[in-house]
Amino acid sequence: MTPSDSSQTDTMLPEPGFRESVDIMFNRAVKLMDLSPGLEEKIRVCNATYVVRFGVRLRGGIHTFTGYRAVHSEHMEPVKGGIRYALSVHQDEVEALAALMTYKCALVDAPFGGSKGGLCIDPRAWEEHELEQITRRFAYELIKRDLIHPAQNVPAPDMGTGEREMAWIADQYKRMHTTDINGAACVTGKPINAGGINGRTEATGRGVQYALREFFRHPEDVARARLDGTLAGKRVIVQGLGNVGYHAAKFLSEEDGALVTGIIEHDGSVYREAGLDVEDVKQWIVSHGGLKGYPEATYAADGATLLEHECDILIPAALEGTLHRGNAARIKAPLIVEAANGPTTAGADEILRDKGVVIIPDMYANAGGVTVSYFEWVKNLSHIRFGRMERRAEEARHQMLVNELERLDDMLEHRWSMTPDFKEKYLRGSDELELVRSGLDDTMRTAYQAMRKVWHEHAGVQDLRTAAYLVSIRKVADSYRAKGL
Ligand SMILES: NC(=O)c1ccc[n+]([C@@H]2O[C@H](COP(=O)([O-])OP(=O)(O)OC[C@H]3O[C@@H](n4cnc5c(N)ncnc54)[C@H](O)[C@@H]3O)[C@@H](O)[C@H]2O)c1
Repeated sequence: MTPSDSSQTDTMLPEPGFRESVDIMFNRAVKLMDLSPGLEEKIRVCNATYVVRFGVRLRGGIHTFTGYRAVHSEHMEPVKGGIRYALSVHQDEVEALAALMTYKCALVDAPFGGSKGGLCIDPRAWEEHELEQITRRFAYELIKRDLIHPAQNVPAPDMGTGEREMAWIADQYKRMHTTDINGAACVTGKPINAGGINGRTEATGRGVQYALREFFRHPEDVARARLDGTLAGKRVIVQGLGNVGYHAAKFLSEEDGALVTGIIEHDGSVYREAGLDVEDVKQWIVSHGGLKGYPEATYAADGATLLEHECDILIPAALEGTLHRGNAARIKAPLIVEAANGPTTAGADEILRDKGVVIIPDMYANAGGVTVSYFEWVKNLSHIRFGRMERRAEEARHQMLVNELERLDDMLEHRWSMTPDFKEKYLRGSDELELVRSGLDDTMRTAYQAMRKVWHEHAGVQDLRTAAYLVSIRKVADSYRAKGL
């Protein structure tokens, strides 16, 4: 069967939904493990989903909004996961995203269970002061049920939200728990002046860059994607120039010499064979509301077609279900990096794997966000600076630094803070950003290596996604076995 034949057949098959896709991928991995059916079921299911409908008095009338907070697994607490603002938010979506959070946190050893929230709203349709009212009301509903709480459930930004919304949520928590000294840790992704950490805003995009750098450190893996050499000169197409896509594209082009040849946004796409200036495109979007009219490249109103264009690396960084049975056979990129959550349906995943496309899966590729959120949460709870502001530590303060480092290492459960690189930087008096980057880089390297070991060594594992599921499900299962259900 030729690729076009198979695409015709595949488009006739029903496309699994997001939640179903995650379950299919989970099932594929557990088949290769020896979990008891009971434990397998316990890990797969979503523990609980809270649905709230609340009214806000706006523009002379009462507007009712629907919000969700899904808790997928509490094998570790707090549970962690972003809050999304989009009209497409629904229960199936938040539950799928919460499940991915469980596996993602386990994969990168962030000691959290998985959760996710969403509000069914078009954030662009409301003024800032209205959004603040809506966000505070939604937060109030979740806080009063401990669905936002430093020890139980800690949200972060996702599509349609950012540090502004996180600051409102943190402030709302403070107003409702005035004596909780750990209140700032109830949410991550806050602005620096509200208890945030340097490097969180760009962390997910930075993580995508570090993931790709680590991939290209393994020529054997690069060859599996029918590529060679380094990131320099590789042609990249990015879908979504929001928080994640913008930072990933910017860092890869400015720091690794990759050529961002195509950018897809909600209103179309732009393409330039010689490479686009990511910052310039971003500024155009900010001032014009979209890509249309961007003068330095070829514009097309139908953005999705560019997904199928020739390139070396395709980075979907917008929505779920972008790569589906209808277009998978026509995708030309040999390497896909899932910066978004769930951009590949289970149907497309199979077609792409059969074509020999290498996919760096979402639960690993976009784990930079939750990794740095973990640093922020630890910083808030420890009440010490994460790193030092002065460049050089004085001799007399050396012992204090050693003590601080040991305390930090305890807080981080001896994960990476005692790695030689981190230790050296800490004692030297590195600033917070340097430490965050070092910890993130170390995390992305370690998780990739765990994943690739299973990919290469486990008979029956054909792809990085199944390997990632195997690594994380094992950890969640061990945790349930050790602690009880
Ligand atoms: N923000 C984080 O820290 C984080 C962490 C992990 C994963 N993610 C995932 O990354 C993805 C993007 O999140 P984000 O925070 O960058 O969101 P964002 O809201 O900042 O950006 C999303 C971008 O996608 C664009 N977009 C919307 N519809 C589109 C379409 N049909 N085609 C092309 N572009 C479209 C939007 O205009 C926007 O620029 C989501 O899947 C999210 O779950 C985000």
